[in-house]
Amino acid sequence: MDLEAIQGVGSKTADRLRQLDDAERALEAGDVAALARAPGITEGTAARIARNAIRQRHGDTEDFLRTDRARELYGEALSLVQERAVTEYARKRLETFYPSASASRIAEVQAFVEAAAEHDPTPEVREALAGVEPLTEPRDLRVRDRCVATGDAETYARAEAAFPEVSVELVEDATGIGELARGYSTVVVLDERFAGLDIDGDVRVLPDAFDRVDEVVPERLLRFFADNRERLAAAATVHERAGLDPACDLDVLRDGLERLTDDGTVKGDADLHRLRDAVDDLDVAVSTAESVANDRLREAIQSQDVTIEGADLLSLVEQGARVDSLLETELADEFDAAIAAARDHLADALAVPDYDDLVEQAFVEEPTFPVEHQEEAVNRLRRELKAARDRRAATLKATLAADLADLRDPAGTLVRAALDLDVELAVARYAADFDCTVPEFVERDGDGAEGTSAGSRTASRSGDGTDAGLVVEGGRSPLLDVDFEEVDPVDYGVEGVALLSGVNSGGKTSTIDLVGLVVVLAQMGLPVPAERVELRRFDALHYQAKSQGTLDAGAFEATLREFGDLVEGPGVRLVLVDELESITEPGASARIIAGILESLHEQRATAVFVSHLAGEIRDATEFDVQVDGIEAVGLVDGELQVNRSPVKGRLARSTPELIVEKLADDAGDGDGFYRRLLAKFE
Ligand SMILES: Nc1ncnc2c1ncn2[C@@H]1O[C@H](COP(=O)(O)OP(=O)(O)OP(=O)(O)O)[C@@H](O)[C@H]1O
Repeated sequence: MDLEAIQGVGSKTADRLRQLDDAERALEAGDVAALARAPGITEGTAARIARNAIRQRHGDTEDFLRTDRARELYGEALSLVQERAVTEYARKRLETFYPSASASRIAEVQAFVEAAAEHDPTPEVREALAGVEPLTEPRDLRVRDRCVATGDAETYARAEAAFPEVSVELVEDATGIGELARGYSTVVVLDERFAGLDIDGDVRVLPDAFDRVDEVVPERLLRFFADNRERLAAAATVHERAGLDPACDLDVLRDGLERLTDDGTVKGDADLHRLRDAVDDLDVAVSTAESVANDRLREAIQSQDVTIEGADLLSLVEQGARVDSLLETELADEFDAAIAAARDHLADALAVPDYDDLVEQAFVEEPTFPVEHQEEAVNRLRRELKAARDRRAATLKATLAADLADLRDPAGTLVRAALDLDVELAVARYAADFDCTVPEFVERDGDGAEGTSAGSRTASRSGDGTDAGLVVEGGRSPLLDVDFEEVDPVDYGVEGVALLSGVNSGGKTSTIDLVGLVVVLAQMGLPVPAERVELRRFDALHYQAKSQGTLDAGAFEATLREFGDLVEGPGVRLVLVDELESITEPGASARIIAGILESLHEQRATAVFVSHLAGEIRDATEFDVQVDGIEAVGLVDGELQVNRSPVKGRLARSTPELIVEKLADDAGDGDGFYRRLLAKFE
């Protein structure tokens, strides 16, 4: 895969991505979490790269979102779904859903959404999902009881890369291996030529060790499973609760995980425990055994009347014999019994019958008082026990690693499936929470089997000869500042260019927000919060938010330039503009807006301009511009009652007009002051 062909991926980023095992899969799947594991790639960059890779795949080159408000609206649309994801992975992955101008991309996401709707996002599944995270690879693992040895410099370099967890040693001959065998519990020799040599210790000649990594360093696999135990268990539960088909036998996986301790060693083997305890307890057991012997002897000596003939005593003294000799002669039986007691104690305490011979040698039958252990024999016993312990542990690890090896890949699949389910459930919940429907796209020239690439499209007219724009029926924006249940459904349709008039706070901004949101969501491939939506597939969204007051000359000029670019730009565009008149004086604004509308009309863009000057703009516009209105149906207790759905072809009456009318009606003043004011509106 040519990574550098992806927009925004230079040679440096491509090198970083190549350090991942599965860059291609991650790009293909939009796996932002995996991409962000590449060194120096932040999650934001990873999401952008994943998006650009998808764009490239669908020939989606232009950026759909052309203004700050358009980008903001996308952020809000995305949040509606992201907030419903349980895992960070899904939230990141959802960032690869972007509003696209490509029919194939929209269709791809729509198919995903359709499959997502099959799943039921129950609280139980979501609870289990909370424990699922992408799997981690063990880092900084060191295995100190084993080394890999070779006599060949090239193999040495290869081994260093293949077995970073163990020490790799360069040896010249069998003697070198013998020395290593004294320092390490196990020596893995990589060269065939050392096979058959008789070397003391656990020396294994494995020329094919590079293909048997799990056997040489089972710790790597075991640590992988130990580190990921919780995530795997959670992913298994997700599969069960969601009724997903798992990538492996979950009972076998659970059983394997059960056999592991947190630090990746094997749990619950009696032999290993015994050997471990014996090594750990050896010093204490030896000194207790000494005490047992000495206590017995002390007691025996104390209770003994030693009768010794004068001649014997003399001869002993003359020979320079010490009192030990007395033990030999007079207390031989007691001494033997004491040594036997010490040995028994040690044997019982260590409980390693295979080593009883060595245990016995810890105490010799040489009469001394106090009795002392044989340092060298105890050291030897310690060495042997440690080696046996390590061998046993290594065997157990190798056996468990062999059992788990087949589960390594399915484990990855299992977790990915659970995480992907979270993405699907987030979409399903979003669709359910906002009563969404799948939008219908009106076909454009170039749509169809061959013509779906962005470049081949041209703006078209719908069957009835009008510019297809969009129709929203029963649309309810989840972005309003009222509870979703309280949102009044809005019907609104636009074909070509329209002005939207209406009373203050009637919902004009909310209406174009709804239109923008519906288009962004639809072109992301997502369902939309409405009863029915039909739209043409746009190439770009320009949404000009309301400016905060009159602009100075420079800012005004910049805004006009933006419109200059906009009316000259190519493609099928949706243009939403909120109260552009506020950028300069009302009279000038109306004329400027009229000119912009004329250009957009010629371009056959779809546009909605919210304005309090709709009447003036209409008068200044050379074509018959559509004016829609959000009307007040009345004033009740000073509160406007509004029909939130704009009425087509109607210039809405303004709030001041309504208030003057109310005053005129209330006063019943015939031709009086309020009537005169009211007449000014006619
Ligand atoms: N469909 C709706 N359902 C319920 N409430 C709505 C709806 N549309 C708008 N509102 C409420 O009306 C308020 C004002 O809406 P909005 O700002 O869109 O009006 P506006 O006509 O653009 O106002 P202005 O003329 O002051 O710019 C919103 O904050 C919201 O509380």
